[in-house]
Amino acid sequence: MTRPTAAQPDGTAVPVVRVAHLTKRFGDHTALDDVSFDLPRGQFLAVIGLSGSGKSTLLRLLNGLHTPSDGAVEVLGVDVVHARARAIRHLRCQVGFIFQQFNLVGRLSCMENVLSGALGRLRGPRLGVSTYSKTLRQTALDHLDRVGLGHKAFQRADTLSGGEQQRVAIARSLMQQPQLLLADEPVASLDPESSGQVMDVLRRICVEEHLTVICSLHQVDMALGWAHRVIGLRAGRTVLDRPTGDLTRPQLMQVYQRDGVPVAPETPQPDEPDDHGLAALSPTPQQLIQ
Ligand SMILES: Nc1ncnc2c1ncn2[C@@H]1O[C@H](COP(=O)(O)OP(=O)(O)OP(=O)(O)O)[C@@H](O)[C@H]1O
Repeated sequence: MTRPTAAQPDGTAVPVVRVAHLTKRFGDHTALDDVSFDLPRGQFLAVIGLSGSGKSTLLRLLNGLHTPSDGAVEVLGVDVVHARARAIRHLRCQVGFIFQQFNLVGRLSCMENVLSGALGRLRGPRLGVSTYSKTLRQTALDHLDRVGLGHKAFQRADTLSGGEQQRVAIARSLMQQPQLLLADEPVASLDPESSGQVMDVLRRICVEEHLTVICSLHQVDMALGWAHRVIGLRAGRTVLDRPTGDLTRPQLMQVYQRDGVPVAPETPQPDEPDDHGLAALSPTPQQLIQ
């Protein structure tokens, strides 16, 4: 899959995300305060910070779910603040969003959940795998294979473990053919092993497809281990913006302060493992594609 890169008048590539003096206030509370950064194509950015530091607010501003109080947001060359509703809808088709709680339809198969990622590009509703074209069914299977779950394509989504469900959610967002993937604490409810698998998938997609990824995280080691760059937010302000290559854990821990006092980052509690272990439903994926 190749992704177009627009060029600026000087020939350099347009950043996928361009944020300038971005501020978001809720009443008299400032959730995001004068944040600025550019993000080139193919970069994996981790956004870290204590609970309430503004990570989700930043992600929601990037796909137009919040309107800024001040400042500018440009995503894929679109001015998110001033664009018409139609342009925002089109932009959202190009921006995948991964949630902490996966947001799959539990009673549907993994395959059908993944196929639903293509709905934004299709006309009319779809009910059942067979109502999608053979090409789309093959693409969905390919994405499930890429996240290591091709063999579970026809298993009900709610019979998968949390980590597997998150990988299905990633496969679903790939059906959108996104140019930007926003992941809001995608591993917060997972155990360390599943978290590593999800981060592996995100990093691999980023590198192989030159897809830009912004991932909010509570786990500092995940940020250091998987991201190209880390932005640290404290009380809505950027207090760190560095490539991970020249970043040490103690430097990173400086993000975790409240009123000048060091605070340990929250340790997310993994969900109970879901081991229903139900066998995949017949027929086989390839039979259904034929
Ligand atoms: N819709 C809203 N209305 C009022 N206040 C809000 C709203 N959304 C966020 N806030 C406030 O803005 C601040 C930043 O919230 P945000 O959810 O961005 O933090 P976060 O870093 O993502 O936190 P967490 O890690 O717990 O998810 C918080 O104080 C929060 O209470």
